[in-house]
Formats: sequence, structure tokens, C-alpha cells
Amino acid sequence: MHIRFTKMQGAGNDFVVLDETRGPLGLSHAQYRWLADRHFGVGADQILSVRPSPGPGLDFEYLIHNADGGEVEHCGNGARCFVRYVHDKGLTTLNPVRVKVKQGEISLALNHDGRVTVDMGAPVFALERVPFDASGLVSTTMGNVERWPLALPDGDEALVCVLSMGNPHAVQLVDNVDTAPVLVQGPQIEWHPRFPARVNAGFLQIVNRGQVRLRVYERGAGETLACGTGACAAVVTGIRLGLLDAKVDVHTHGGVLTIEWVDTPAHDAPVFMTGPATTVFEGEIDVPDLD
Ligand SMILES: N[C@@H](CCC[C@H](N)C(=O)O)C(=O)O
Repeated sequence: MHIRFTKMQGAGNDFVVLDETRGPLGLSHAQYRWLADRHFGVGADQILSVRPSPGPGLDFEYLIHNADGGEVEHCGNGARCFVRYVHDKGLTTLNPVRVKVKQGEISLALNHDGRVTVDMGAPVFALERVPFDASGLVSTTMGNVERWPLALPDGDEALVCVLSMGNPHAVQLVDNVDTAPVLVQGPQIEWHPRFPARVNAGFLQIVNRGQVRLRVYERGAGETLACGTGACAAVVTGIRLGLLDAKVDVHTHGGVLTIEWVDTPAHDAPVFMTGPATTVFEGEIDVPDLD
């Protein structure tokens, strides 16, 4: 199959974006994996497939596949690239754009400064909705959030806060992201049996009440230069731990994301994320037949 694609990045989290507004390309999971492969395909952390509106009140839908081929619910950096894409391609002039992703519906706006702001929806803390199996575990409370001791296969323990931003996250505090065991603990947390849908593992360093540093070992993609939903999850966690204010700059290896969240008694206010979204190049490629 011969396809056209656009390569994009948001804070260094990179995407192959496919136009499926005239009909699905019908790619298999193996073909998504091949496209994401940095040696044999194009190379990307995620593949975004842009589709027409699925119904009233919505302008588009897009699908997200991780580099391992699995379909996922939500992608913050991808959301910003999506809205840049539909505007640059002349697929819409609407601003904001309302879009359906697997997680639900989100709204995205292009700002005058070229950055994009996304209403990422509300975080979810109910353990069964993350999902996280806490049976038999004893948590400790810090601020107004629980921290769970996760016994790792190599004998280490990670103290994680768990939540969903539409996709699952486990966030732990570290003294310094440069020396944090991201590549050692990341895969062990991602595949930990207490997370039946696997999980994105965040390593959060608090710099001050308005600045953090973050590394994320992503489910299905490994460590990426930035993770948008991971940044939202980390800031929400930091706020509930009592360590952060309502507006925080998240410094990642790929750039800065600004996250805003006002906690309420029900903890159900939406999280807003602002950051860059850039087209890198356009291309065409023959995708091999793969099941
Ligand atoms: N890079 C993304 C998140 C992509 C999905 C994630 N790896 C998952 O499996 O949930 C972001 O910017 O949020």
C-alpha cells in the first residue's frame, strides 16, 4: 500500500499523521508498528489517524496507536499536533476544534503565539478506572493523595500515585530526573501486574511551586522526549500532594509544557495543557503487507 504521511512533533514527542478523512486506510497493528519503526519505517512514538466527524457536536475524530501498534485512549502532544495538522491542511478553519478520541471528547485551540491549548478533560482517581489493583496494599497519604508501594520484580520498590488522564499513569517523586532510574524501573512499572491495562510511568522532580522536571517511560513507546498526558498527570499529582500551584511549567527533554489545573472538592475540573506543535516533513511511503 502506498500512503502519504506528515511527520510532526510536539515537545519532541513525534508522530506520523495520516489523513483518513476520505476513508480508513485499513492498516493492521503490524503496519502501525512498521511505520513507527525508526530503522525500517518512518519512525515515531505514536501514529495519529485523522478521521471525519463521528456525529453531531464534533468536528473530527482521530485514532492513536502507540509505537508497539496498540491503540490507546488519549495523547496530549498528539492532540496539539492534530489541531495544527487539520488547520495546515485546510481541513477546517474552526478554532477551537472539538474532537473525539477513544477516551472521550476534547476541545483544542490554536493560540496567537503559535502554541496550542488543549482541554484535556478531568483526571480520574477511582482505582478501578485507572485501572489499578491495590488489593492487599497499604498506602500512605501525603497532601490529599495516596501513595502506593509497588514491589518491583528486581526487588526495588516504587512509591507511586495512580490516576487516569483518559489513559493510565503512575507518578513517583524523584530528587533528580537526571539520575532517576527511568530506564530500569520504567518497563517494570509499565508491565506491573497491578496495572491490568499496563501504565505510563512518570518520574517527577519538583523544582519549585511553579516549575517541575519530568521524564516519562510511556506504555507502548518507551521513554519519550515528552508526554502530554504524563505532564498533566504529574502536575495534578503534585498539586494534590500540596507541592505545586495551579499553573506549572513542565520541563521535559523535548521542551516546556504549561499545565493548569484548579483543584475543587470533587477534584473533577478539567486540566489545560499548552505547548508547541510543529510539522517536520511530508512524505510518501510503500507500506509492506503485514498482518
Ligand atoms: N505521548 C502521549 C501519550 C501516548 C499514549 C501513551 N503512551 C499510552 O499508552 O497511554 C502524550 O503526549 O500524552
